[in-house]
Amino acid sequence: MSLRIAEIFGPTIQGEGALIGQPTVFIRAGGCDYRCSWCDSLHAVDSRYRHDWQVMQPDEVMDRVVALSGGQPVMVSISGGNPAIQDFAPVIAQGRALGYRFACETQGSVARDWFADLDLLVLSPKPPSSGEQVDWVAFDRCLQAAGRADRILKIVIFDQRDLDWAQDVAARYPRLPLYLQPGNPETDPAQAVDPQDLADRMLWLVDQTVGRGWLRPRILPQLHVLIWGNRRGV
Ligand SMILES: C[S@@+](CC[C@H](N)C(=O)[O-])C[C@H]1O[C@@H](n2cnc3c(N)ncnc32)[C@H](O)[C@@H]1O
Ligand SMILES: Nc1nc2[nH]cc(C(=O)O)c2c(=O)[nH]1
Ligand code: SF4
Ligand SMILES: [Mg+2]
Repeated sequence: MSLRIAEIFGPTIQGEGALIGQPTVFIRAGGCDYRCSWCDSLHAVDSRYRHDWQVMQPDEVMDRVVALSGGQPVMVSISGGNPAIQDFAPVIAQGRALGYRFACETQGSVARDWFADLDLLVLSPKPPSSGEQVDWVAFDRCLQAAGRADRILKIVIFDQRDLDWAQDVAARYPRLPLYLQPGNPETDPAQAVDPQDLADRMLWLVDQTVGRGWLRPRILPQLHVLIWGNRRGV
């Protein structure tokens, strides 16, 4: 089965969540069933960009990952778009045979059997500011499909309403590691980010969580955005 791929890049460092700082190659799948108002990867979502996506076979995808990593079996993050609308099982099988490890980033709207072949499933349910609505039945199916793979929740926070929502979600999943990351309001790759604004958002989020006695979540900025801004392919 062929795959629609928006980009394959790296090695870079994982900029978000549990594996932050780890050398990683990214496979960004083309196409998404959501349209988050603040999506920072529209070039992998909006069908206006589909002519830039490449149709690739699984072995071509893995060949590219091997070439980029010089054959060193690093962590591979399958992101998008929503990679769960496609079949990444053959890519993961080929990569694992070579010693590569796999994480996947998804919003949790579509469950796949291949989630169980991952090392880490990053589930990122979308808060009210995104304009999307979570289907919790589908979300719970994603959690179950992960089998014995590690799973984390990573929630983007723009405002107080998102934070209240994240607290409710956290209560629903008391045993899952929880990561919060401040939203980046500037998602145009042609525009510079405002580092002071990002720092202020991080500070606000720490104040509103740790500062008020909510000590469960880990709070992390998007490290790659601090380093490279909104540049693509990093
Ligand atoms: C582009 S998404 C692709 C994977 C999947 N569709 C999802 O949303 O989880 C990768 C991660 O970037 C986060 N993200 C997207 N836009 C963002 C923004 N403007 N600020 C902070 N995080 C953002 C998403 O919430 C998700 O955790
Ligand atoms: N360095 C880096 N870290 C990331 N973590 C999650 C990303 C994503 O867009 O899924 C991402 C990305 O695009 N670049
Ligand atoms: S689900 Fe992810 S890729 Fe899709 S629109 Fe939202 S942030 Fe963008
Ligand atoms: Mg990103």
